[in-house]
Order: sequence, then structure tokens, then C-alpha cells
Amino acid sequence: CGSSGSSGGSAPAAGASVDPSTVSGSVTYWDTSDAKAEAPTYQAVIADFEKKYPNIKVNYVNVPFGDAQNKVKNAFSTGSGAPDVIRSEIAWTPELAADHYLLPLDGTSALVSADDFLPNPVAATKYDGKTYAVPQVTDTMALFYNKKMFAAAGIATPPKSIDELKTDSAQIKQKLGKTGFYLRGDDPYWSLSFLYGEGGDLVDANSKTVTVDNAAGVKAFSTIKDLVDSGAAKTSVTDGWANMMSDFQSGNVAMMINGPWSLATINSGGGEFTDKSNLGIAVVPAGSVTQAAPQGGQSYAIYAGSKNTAASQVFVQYMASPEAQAKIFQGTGALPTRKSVWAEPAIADTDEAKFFKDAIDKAHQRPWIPEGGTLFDPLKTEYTAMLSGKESPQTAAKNTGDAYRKNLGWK
Ligand SMILES: C[C@H]1O[C@H](O[C@H]2[C@H](O)[C@@H](O)[C@@H](O[C@H]3[C@H](O)[C@@H](O)[C@@H](O[C@H]4[C@H](O)[C@@H](O)[C@@H](O)O[C@@H]4CO)O[C@@H]3CO)O[C@@H]2CO)[C@H](O)[C@H](O)[C@@H]1N[C@H]1C[C@@H](CO)[C@H](O)[C@@H](O)[C@@H]1O
Repeated sequence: CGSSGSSGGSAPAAGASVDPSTVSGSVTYWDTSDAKAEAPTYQAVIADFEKKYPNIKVNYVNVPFGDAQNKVKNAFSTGSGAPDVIRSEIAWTPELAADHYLLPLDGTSALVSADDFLPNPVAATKYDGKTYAVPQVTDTMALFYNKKMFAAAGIATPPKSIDELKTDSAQIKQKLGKTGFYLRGDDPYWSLSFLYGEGGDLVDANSKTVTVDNAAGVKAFSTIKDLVDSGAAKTSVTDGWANMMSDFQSGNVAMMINGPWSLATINSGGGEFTDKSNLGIAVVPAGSVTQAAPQGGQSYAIYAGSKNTAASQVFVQYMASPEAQAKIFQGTGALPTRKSVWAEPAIADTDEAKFFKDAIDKAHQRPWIPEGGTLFDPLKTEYTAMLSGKESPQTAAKNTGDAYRKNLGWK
């Protein structure tokens, strides 16, 4: 576990605020944003920070998202080479907080105008009644579609249900010779909107019950597999992100489910979306019970063992400020977490904000518990086995449920 405080004169008492103009030092920040499409924007915002606070030096490190959580846990557990501030994926925060790796931020200068943050991102910063992170960006998933391909196939509106998605895919296949939908097969986060659409969920944290293999879960797994078996969707259990983005941007598929974090790549990727007005964004298609998409997002968190907590607090305060959030949105399309930023006309009037504001308020809440992030590894094993044809949907759901019961000790 990380130490509770930090040595060195600059460390304010836990829970104390600091006067930014008196702070000097350095901050090592680990950023997991996409190195090509997003990181330049974050680095530009950091440059603005260093201009405003010339006595604070930021050591920026870009850490690829895929293996970042392990790197963070290893660094925090040994303390050697540990960053002062991390970009904490929202499911990491309760896990890292439970391990005492994060500084509680209530009452510190890192967390200002706390009531300006949207409630859903705030919920994911709390653990055991304390605040361990400051919201950066928030997201949920949506149906991204190619308007030109839909028009060429004679389809007027995006599908609102999975049944409609199958019908539209058949029409796209018949009229354009293309596959309708890309189903990401190597990351089970892309299964959640189907699970929620059947009225299911991975677990019920309140009753500590595993639900992924109940009737709704089995139905969801079957629905996903049927999309591929019926030819409505194509998938790959490796390199899913690259294959999905390449197929969508080149017009090999007309639809994908994705999040606003993909906009930076789409908007700079040319192809079918050189003309940005060709990108359509709609709610994810509903299952047989309801329509819902998961909440995701990223926050700033400070290492409990940091030797630069004052400088880290000033850094987080700036990076989470309305000014910085607006720049991050303009540069990447990633969604703000402050109400005041959503209200700015330059942001509120964009097509993306108009769509996503409603969608993120309705995002399906996940259990923000230390075990939350650990649910994805067993799910990935079974999700990919099913999509590879090695297991039936029933077996995949059951094996996932059994793994959860073993790992969590829940019923
Ligand atoms: C397996 C992982 O399961 C979960 O992660 C879920 C996550 O909980 C979901 O919320 C969802 O995250 C959204 C995310 O909210 C959304 O913002 C976006 O992020 C964008 C950025 O926006 C974009 O800027 C850029 O950075 O790129 C980001 C990524 O695109 O999209 C994400 C969805 O991709 O989905 C995650 C799973 O992907 C665990 O939390 C672990 O991460 C776990 N990985 C560890 C597991 C260790 C072994 O235990 C292994 O040894 C370790 O090495 C692995 O690290």
C-alpha cells in the first residue's frame, strides 16, 4: 500500500488547500490518451498550465491504455518510478483507492467547484465516502453510422432495435455488397449495451449476486452471436479496435458501436468521414427489453506516496478547470464533465454535444466498487471463445458467472 502522506516540506496536510501562486516543484503525469489522436491536445493544455505556473514543471508520460492499469499498480505498489498524477479510468479509481494508493482529495486544491461536475462522473470518484479522483472526461457508447451508405441502401433512419439492425444490414448487404455492422470482438465492454438491452447486467452489487448468466444474460450472448452468424455483423477477436476503425472509416461497414473517444481518430482519419457531416450518431439499438449503454470515462488521481502533492493538486485543479475542459473537447471531442462547460454555446451547439448530453445522463450506471474493473478479464475470455465458435452462448455466460462467483465469493 502507498504511504498515507508524503515527505518533503511542500506536502500540505492531508485535506488542506494550497495557494497555487506559492507552489513550486515538478509533477510526473501518466496520460493514457491515444498517443496520435488525443495526446497532442493534452500536451498543449499542459503547456498552457506551465505558462500559467512557471514554477511547476510537468513530466508528461504517455502510457498506452491497454496495459496501463498494471503499470500503475506496479509503480504504486513499489513506489519506484511512480507518477504523481495518473489518468485513472473510472473503474480503476475504487480499486486503487481500496489499496490506499490514492490521496483523498476532499478539501484540497485539486477539487474546486465540485458541484459543477455532472453527477454520474462524480459517482465514479468516490470510495468509502471520500473523493479519490477529479473527473476529466465522461463517455458512453452510441451507434456510429455512415449516412451516405444508409442513403445508398435506401435506409432513411438508423436502427432503433437489434431486429432493425439486422434488417438494415441485410439491405446494405443486398444493395451495397457490404456488411452492415462491426461488432468489436476482442473487448467485452462492447457486449454491455446488448446485455443491458435484455434487462441484464454483469452483477447486482447491492445483493452481491452474479447475474451475467441468468436468462437475460444468456439471451444477450445469444443475440450477439446471432448478429455474427446471420452475417449482419463482422468481428475479430484480435486487433478489434484497429479492424473496427479501419472498416468503418473505409466504408467496409456502415455501422459500429463506439464512444466519443473515437471521434479524434475519425475526425483526423479521412476516408468516408473527410466530410464530417457524413458521420451519424444515434442511440445504441435496443434489445428485447430496453435500450441502454454503459458509462465510461477518465479522471485525474494523485498518488498517495507522491513527494509533490502541492504541485500535483495545482496541476489537477488546472487540468479539470472549465478552461482546460473546453480545450480538451475542442481538440479531441472527448466530453466535458463540468456542467458549466456543457453550457458554453461553442460546445452546446455542436451536433456531438447535442447527442451525447442526453446519452451520458442516461448512461447505465455500473457498480463503482474495487471489483468492478476485474469483471472484464473473465468476460473477455468467454466473449472471445463464443465469437470464435469454441463455446455456445449458454456456456460462455455460465462460465463467466462461475468465474465471477469464484473471484468475488458472491452467490
Ligand atoms: C480489461 C480491462 O477491463 C477494465 O477496463 C474497462 C473499463 O473499466 C471500462 O470502463 C471501459 O473503458 C472504456 C473507457 O471508460 C472509455 O473512456 C474509453 O477509454 C479510452 C479513452 O477514452 C481514450 O482516451 C484512450 O485512452 O483509449 C481508451 C480505450 O479505448 O474506452 C474504454 C473501453 O475501451 O472498458 C475497459 C475495457 O476496455 C478494467 O478497468 C481494466 O482497464 C482492464 N485492463 C487491465 C486488465 C489487467 C488484468 O486484470 C491487465 O493486466 C492490465 O494491464 C489491463 O490494463
